[in-house]
Amino acid sequence: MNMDQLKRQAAARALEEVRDGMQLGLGTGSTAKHFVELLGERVAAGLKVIGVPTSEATRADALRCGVPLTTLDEIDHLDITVDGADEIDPELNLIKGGGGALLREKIVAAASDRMIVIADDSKWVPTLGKFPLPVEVIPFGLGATRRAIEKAFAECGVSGQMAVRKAKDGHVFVTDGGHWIVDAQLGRIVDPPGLAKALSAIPGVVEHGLFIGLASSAVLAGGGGIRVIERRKPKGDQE
Ligand SMILES: O=C(CO)[C@H](O)[C@H](O)COP(=O)(O)O
Repeated sequence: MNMDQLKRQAAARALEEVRDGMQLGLGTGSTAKHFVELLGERVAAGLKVIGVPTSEATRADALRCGVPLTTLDEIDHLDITVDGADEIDPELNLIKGGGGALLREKIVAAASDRMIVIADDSKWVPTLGKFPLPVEVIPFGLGATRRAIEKAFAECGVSGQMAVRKAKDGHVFVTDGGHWIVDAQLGRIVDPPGLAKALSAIPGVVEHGLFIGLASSAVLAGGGGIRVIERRKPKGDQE
């Protein structure tokens, strides 16, 4: 089974949790796209749900697949968000933002009763950090923000090269919110909650790709089948 088939399997397993009448957060990326497509098939067959997309790309996919959409201004909570991840550790801390949608993804995940992470099992790691950590920044004063980020890294016992993300056409990648992303090659993040807190305190940082205490479960598809890992601590508990 190839990687794409594994991603679809994980998406199909998450879809089993969806019930009639649910309000859903719709993630971004190649794995989340499978979920939106499979959800669209269920909607065509009569399932009544409404979704909030985490990016303009997912909005377009959902509309193409016939999934009705709303916003977090029109509804006050979401039952489940289903989203992918770039790395998942045994505490269900995540690195997200490889697709550049981390800000909306985090807002939507935080507004959800449950976040189900779907992935092929190559995303499962003992320690976060091999995947470059995305930090979404305001372009104004970027030099000062980068220095503050480096200081936060040093205080949290990590270091590594930082690079402003480029789009395929060579221009700076601009997020749906109009911001830039700095990707940091940290290798090994020893204290993800501590680093998350330090980055969140920097004025020019809009958001970062560490998702701490947000995922309720992870559905991992691999050669040996599907594993569902449930979070042991309550949602939002970072200790
Ligand atoms: O965080 C994300 C987008 O911002 C994605 O969920 C993450 O990059 C995983 O993507 P894929 O399912 O394509 O591997």
